[in-house]
Amino acid sequence: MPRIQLDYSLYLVTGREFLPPGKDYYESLEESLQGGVTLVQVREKDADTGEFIEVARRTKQICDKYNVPVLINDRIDVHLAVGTAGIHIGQTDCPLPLARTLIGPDAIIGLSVRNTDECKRAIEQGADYIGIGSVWPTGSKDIKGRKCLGPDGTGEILDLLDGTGIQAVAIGGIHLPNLPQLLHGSISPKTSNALDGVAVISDIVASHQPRKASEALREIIDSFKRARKGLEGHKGLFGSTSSVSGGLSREYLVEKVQGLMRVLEQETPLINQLTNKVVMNDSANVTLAVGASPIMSTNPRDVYDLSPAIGACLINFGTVDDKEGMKVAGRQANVNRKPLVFDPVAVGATSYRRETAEELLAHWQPTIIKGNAAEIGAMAESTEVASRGVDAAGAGFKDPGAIVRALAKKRAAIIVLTGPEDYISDGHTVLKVSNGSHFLEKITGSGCQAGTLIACFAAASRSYYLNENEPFEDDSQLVQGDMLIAALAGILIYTIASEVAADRPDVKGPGTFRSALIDELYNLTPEVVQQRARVEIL
Ligand SMILES: Cc1ncc(COP(=O)(O)OP(=O)(O)O)c(N)n1
Ligand SMILES: Cc1nc(C(=O)O)sc1CCOP(=O)(O)O
Repeated sequence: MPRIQLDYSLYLVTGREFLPPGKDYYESLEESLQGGVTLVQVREKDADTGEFIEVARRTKQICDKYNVPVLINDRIDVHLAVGTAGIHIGQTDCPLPLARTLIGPDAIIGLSVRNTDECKRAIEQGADYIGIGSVWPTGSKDIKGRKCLGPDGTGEILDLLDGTGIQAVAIGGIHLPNLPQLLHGSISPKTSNALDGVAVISDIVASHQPRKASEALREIIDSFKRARKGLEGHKGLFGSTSSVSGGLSREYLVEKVQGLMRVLEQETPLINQLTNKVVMNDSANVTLAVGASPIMSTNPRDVYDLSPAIGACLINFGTVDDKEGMKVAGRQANVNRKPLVFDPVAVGATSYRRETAEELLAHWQPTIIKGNAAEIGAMAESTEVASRGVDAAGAGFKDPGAIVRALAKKRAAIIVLTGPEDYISDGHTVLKVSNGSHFLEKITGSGCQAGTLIACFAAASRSYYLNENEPFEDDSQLVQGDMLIAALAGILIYTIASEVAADRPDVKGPGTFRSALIDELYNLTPEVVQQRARVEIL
């Protein structure tokens, strides 16, 4: 007989030591069940056996009222004594095959998994579900010396589970603000497998209002799951991008870009740009030139307050200032489901930059990552193109399309590789743009300005989607709107305007080109884009 199916959506792992002062454990538990917890694990690290059994027995009594199953952490004897649905064991606890013999065929066994090798063993040994962790740093368990997996490490493990029927939850450092990033960013790159739920201690247990905390987590998980259900059979990463993958043609793409140009002019979205000092003024000017409105706020409190009002956020860490502001801005962009463009300037040039990029990416999920060959090479951990500071490293890769496609899958983001030709991918489709003037290499910050324009068009694409659809009708993505088209629009508008500027008789060199570029961005019409766009679908 198959074992009972559990709902892993919101898995509460108990921890009496984390309760707020004065809060009763059983009261907190009951409130969290009312808020939508679907499964409970009793985890008692300091109780002796008698006390553990008593806590588990009363926990089960309360959970029974809500039809929520209970599992026991580590202790087979406590499970047997109380008659719970099963156990959760770690890598150094009772081996899984022995546990199965002891508890019988019907009980659930969950196993902690920290890497792909442990996952392969969990599959061989027949775990019912795995707990993947730690996703992020946590104060609830000593994980010293272990590398946190992040959403992408979680996704690599999820890949192995596809087709096995084994369920998966993630655990460790999961809180309301990073939950959307985790759910969306961990969709496995190869198979599109996704988490079945999340396990949390402190976000619920340490809350004064565990019911509200659980309700808020459940809402995000449920909407993610609803959207996944709607997408069953769809193997692409980005649901709405699939709208183009059918009859994809140059004409279709250009028409969409022209549409976004009109949206930008009509809506004037506010684009918050945490960017570097060298390019700040030019970035603000190109934003205005295409019809959006720039704001260059970096203070953590200010970016937090601004986030609901902006159309998109750009994080360009060129001079690596304002790291705290970047963390808050990116996370709030995720929370408010605003497009987030990441420009990891010279990321491969120093270990500090590499570590900072990883630290930021552990805090939020970018919608679009833009870089030159050296930067994209560093992000993809490719040694094919060595980083040489902020300047682009020539033509770059032998097969740029393969690099952007693979990195898009790995990071669950649109990737834009700039250079003599630009390549854009959502992990599925690869677009190549062959526009642009040689003068772009002669002015400072041309890559940064391209990033700014991508953010402007990402805001336009989101607005367009929300104007045309019920809010979150397609809830499969963290950000609504076609972000592949947005990235294409940013690149096309910038490179075509650069060609028009370079052709002007009054442009004599980089200085006059720089001013002319702003003018031509301002004057660019959809008709000129139609005439000049050199876009190929690879
Ligand atoms: C759902 C879930 N996942 C992982 C763990 C960690 O279990 P373990 O590795 O046994 O560590 P302890 O919880 O015993 O400290 C878990 N408990 N639940
Ligand atoms: C119990 C546990 N196991 C982990 C693992 O990585 O296996 S992390 C963890 C603690 C989870 O607590 P919080 O939700 O407060 O971060």
